Amino acid sequence: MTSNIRTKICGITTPDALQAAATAGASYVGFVFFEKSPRNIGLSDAAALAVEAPIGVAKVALVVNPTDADLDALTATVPLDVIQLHGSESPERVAQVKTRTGLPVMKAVGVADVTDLAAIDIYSEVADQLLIDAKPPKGADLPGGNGLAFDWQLLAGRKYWTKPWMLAGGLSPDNVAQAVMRTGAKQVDVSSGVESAPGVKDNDKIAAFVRAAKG
Ligand SMILES: O=C(O)c1ccccc1N[C@@H]1O[C@H](COP(=O)(O)O)[C@@H](O)[C@H]1O
Repeated sequence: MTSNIRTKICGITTPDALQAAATAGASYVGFVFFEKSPRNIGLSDAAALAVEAPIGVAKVALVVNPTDADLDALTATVPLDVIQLHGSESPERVAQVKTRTGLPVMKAVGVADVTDLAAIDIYSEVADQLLIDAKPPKGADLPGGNGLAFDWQLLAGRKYWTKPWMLAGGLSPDNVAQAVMRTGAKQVDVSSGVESAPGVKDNDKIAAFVRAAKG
């Protein structure tokens, strides 16, 4: 029997990987619009992929501290379902992005220790969903997608969530079932854990990840 855990495969750049995610049963696919990322994709390439995504697979645009012009170009070009903010956007900026794009916003909150958990309450006030990810190491080029996990015990005792949330950070086919059990997550997100090299998605790992998450 499978559970109803929802999965997001982030950093999709090819039709092949999109198909693999959809066939495996992923609920979301993510396109990364961040030049320093090995998963960065241009607007027109993302638009071409997004129109191929089956109904029922939500298309997420991952952006980092976007300007209004960035958001306007993105939403004018790519058919999207969710905006994922993965930078240092303030709660006020999250609200502005929601209004400007007219799309639900998922805000990433980086966690390294207990002091980072206060941001969950703050962003729950304005975001539609939260993405709880590992905080990047100091000086890292990428604010996410580093294949790093955080201490899942930090979330284990949390009983009340006022918004839907997704667990991310260092997840893989090998550890996702354990992560779900330890944190109670109902949604999980992965990028580097389903790759054969940075930015190169592996179809077998995508299938194994979705299977393991659904347990
Ligand atoms: O994936 C990226 O390249 C990326 C770049 C900039 C910000 C966030 C990024 N990825 C997000 O981080 C999580 C965790 O990644 P990983 O599984 O640990 O590699 C990923 O799911 C994306 O949402």
